[in-house]
Formats: sequence, structure tokens, C-alpha cells
Amino acid sequence: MTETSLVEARGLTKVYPARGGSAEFRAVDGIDFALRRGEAFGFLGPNGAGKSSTMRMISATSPISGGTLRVLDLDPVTQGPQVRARLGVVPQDDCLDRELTVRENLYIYGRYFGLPRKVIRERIAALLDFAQLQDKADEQVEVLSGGMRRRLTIARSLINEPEILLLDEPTTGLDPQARHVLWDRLFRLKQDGVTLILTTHYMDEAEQLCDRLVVMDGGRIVARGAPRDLIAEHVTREVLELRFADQDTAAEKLRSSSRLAGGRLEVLPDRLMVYTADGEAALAGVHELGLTPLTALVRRSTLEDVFLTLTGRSLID
Ligand SMILES: Nc1ncnc2c1ncn2[C@@H]1O[C@H](COP(=O)(O)OP(=O)(O)OP(=O)(O)O)[C@@H](O)[C@H]1O
Repeated sequence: MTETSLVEARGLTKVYPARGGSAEFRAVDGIDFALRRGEAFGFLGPNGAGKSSTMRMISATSPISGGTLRVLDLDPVTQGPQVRARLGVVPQDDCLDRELTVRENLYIYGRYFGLPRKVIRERIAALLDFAQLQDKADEQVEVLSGGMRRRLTIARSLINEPEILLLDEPTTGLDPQARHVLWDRLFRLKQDGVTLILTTHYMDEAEQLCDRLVVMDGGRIVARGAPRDLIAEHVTREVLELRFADQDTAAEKLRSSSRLAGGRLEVLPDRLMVYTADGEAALAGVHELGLTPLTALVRRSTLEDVFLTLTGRSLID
């Protein structure tokens, strides 16, 4: 393990054994990555890409099937308890005790880590402040909003002052405002020096939060880098998104046309995308062909476009 990498994987593999009538399944297929202290590192990919399986191996809750994995210079298979003591884990499902209060949920977690009562009380005060839940401390979890529950889950995962925080799809199911509040809290953690590892299938989340990320598909890494570099490397600066009443005919005309300002055409089930340096010029070309889109939008390229370009599929399929 290099001096600066906090988590290092080489050829990391997860194979789930055959069960019932189904054959064995290779969910993670020989991936390499190395994490630096203090960064936010993302696993981006569609459902089933192998993101959660990778997170479970890092958090020492699921054994690796092949390759090597070091976490905080420890072996998560043989040194699971030592690894888990130094990590915080925010799973996809909150698994909070809904009948207990916010404070009690935090307290129980502190006891689980064997922390002295006085230390737990001090940390709870700081964590309630961090999660902006001081007013709710003595309310039952049952009455909290989805965003508050998420913040409580994150606060709970910090009770052991972890060096690395793993977050599995931290904002799935939250409304836009609650997502922004959560992002703000995660930025603050990063400022405090906590290394973040997160999975997401939201490109905006990956762009907002991640210093570096890997794009996964079918258990493999299909691209890696800083969000801005990935966009610059794999797609043009702009995209023209078009919707037509008769998409097939429009796609055929556009495919054989040279009027797309050098653009490359991608056909999705519900829309056409033209990747080009100049979206407005491409749109003018569309009109010159006598085509009238129902909607036309010129926007800058995103990680979603990187994924589409690499795999021919949309992340949110
Ligand atoms: N315990 C298991 N036994 C068998 N197959 C599994 C198991 N856990 C996950 N899988 C399969 O492995 C593949 C990858 O799953 P994983 O949960 O790692 O993907 P993911 O990228 O996190 O997707 P999601 O966003 O849906 O969580 C999926 O096809 C899934 O059905």
C-alpha cells in the first residue's frame, strides 16, 4: 500500500455463489482503485453495477472473493473488527430505531462501540449540532422527515469519530432541498478532514461532491478521474437534446445529415442527443433539414453523458 492511499484495491472481485436455480454471479470483476486521505471518492453507476458490493467489502461486512484489498493498512477479511472500529457506514436503508428518540439512537450506537457514557454525551451534543437536530433531540425518530433521518444516520455513523465515512446512495429518495442540506453537511465533514467514499447513481451528486470517481458498469470500472476531467475527456462541451413526435424518422434523417455542426448522434428511447461543440449551430442544422422538434434543449455535458457515451445506456434507465 502506498503511503498516501487509505484504501487500495487490486483486481478486487466479488462472486456470489450459486443459489437455488441461479448460477454464481460475478458482481465485482477485478477492479483497481486507491484512495487518498481527505478526498471524496465516488462510485458512480446504474443499479446492479457492483457499487454496494464494493462498499460492503471495504467496510469489512462482506469477504472479498479475489484480488487484494487494504483498508487503513489493514486486511478487512482477517482484521474486520479493527477496520470497522475506524469506519463510519451510512447504509442505503437508515435502520434507525423509530420508537426511540434521536438522542437515544445516538447513545445506543456509542454504547455499541464501547465508548464511555461521558464521551458519548459530549459527542452527542456535537453531533446534534452538526446534524442540525438540536430541536429534535428528544423527539421519536418516527416523526422526523426523510432528510432529518438521513442526517441522523450520518451523525450516528460519526459517533466513533471515523477516519473514513462510507455512504451508500446518501440522498436517494430525498427532495431537492433536503439533498442540498445533506451535501452541505458532507462538505463540512470533508473540511474537517474525513475521507468520504460514496456511491450514487445521481450525476449531479457525483459532480458536486466527488474529487475523483470511478464509473462502474457490470462489475467493472469503465472510466475514472475528476468529474471535470472525465467530461472533458469523453464528451463534447455541449449537448443538444431533442424530442420528436416521430423519433425514428427524425433519427434517420439526422444520421445521414452533415448539418449537425460535427455533432455525434446518440439515440435514447425517449430522446435524441447530439454531442457537439456548438449546440445552437447543431439546432440550426436540424431546422434546415425541415425537422421540427417538440422540444430542443442545449446544455453543457455532464457525467450522465460520459456514462451514455461509454456504455450506450442512460444511468437512469
Ligand atoms: N448477496 C447477494 N447474492 C447474490 N447476488 C447479489 C447479492 N448482492 C448483490 N447481488 C447482485 O450483484 C449485482 C451488483 O449488486 P450491487 O448491490 O453491488 O450493485 P449496485 O451497483 O450497488 O446497485 P444498487 O444501486 O441497486 O444497489 C446485482 O446484480 C445484484 O443482484
